[in-house]
Amino acid sequence: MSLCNIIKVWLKNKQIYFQLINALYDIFIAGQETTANTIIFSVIYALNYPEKLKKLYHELDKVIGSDRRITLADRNSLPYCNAFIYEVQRLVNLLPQNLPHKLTKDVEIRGYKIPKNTVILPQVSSVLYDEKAFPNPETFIPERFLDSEGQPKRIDEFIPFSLGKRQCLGESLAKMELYLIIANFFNQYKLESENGSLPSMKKVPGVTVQPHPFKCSLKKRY
Ligand code: HEM
Repeated sequence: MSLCNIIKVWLKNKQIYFQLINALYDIFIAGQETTANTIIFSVIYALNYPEKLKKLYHELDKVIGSDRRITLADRNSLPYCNAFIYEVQRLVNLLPQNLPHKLTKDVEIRGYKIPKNTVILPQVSSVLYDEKAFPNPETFIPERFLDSEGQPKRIDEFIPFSLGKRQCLGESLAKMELYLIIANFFNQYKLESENGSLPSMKKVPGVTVQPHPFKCSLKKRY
């Protein structure tokens, strides 16, 4: 092989190497703060809505009833827990601006002409806080994701991971993490506010929203 060909192969591999580094960096950045902040907001909402927390404990006591590890096999038996997590995700509206996308062709929406190559920022927030789909959208109401029998109710407007070809790559992983961590955390610990002071539900703006620091007390339930 000539030196020229060796350099060509090396450059090609180097490009693949950089692509791999960038892909791993994307997954690390996109996958860390997103789930962590959602989990912290589940604690904040639970403390601010003690009657919803009580319902969550009630279901965990009825269905699990011990300190055993909750697994994916329990998921369908915990509809309130799932609804609780969905409502945390809806209300926290973690990526209020979504990510920028560039149009690959001219588009017309409701009479507005948007030319090819325009960078747009889809607004998932406008859907997650849509009053028609989610009445009283500023309030934490897990029951909106349950039917009259207490079974899961699908709401098409629930799109915290966005839609389309560029929707969240980590959706399945994130859903699994949120369920396993939140279900096990609340099953293991009794959560109480410290000295009766409730954590702020206000969000610190950023690419993903951040919680304000707070204190609370945790006691083992078993
Ligand atoms: C609660 C957790 C999460 C939420 C709410 C969330 C939400 C989102 C949203 C709204 C987008 C933008 C989609 C768009 O622009 O249309 C996105 C993109 C992305 N997410 Fe997530 N995400 C979460 C967790 C994760 C995890 C755990 C990973 C990976 C381990 C991940 C990887 C990505 C990647 C790579 C993209 C960019 C996809 C692309 O541009 O093609 N996310 N996510």
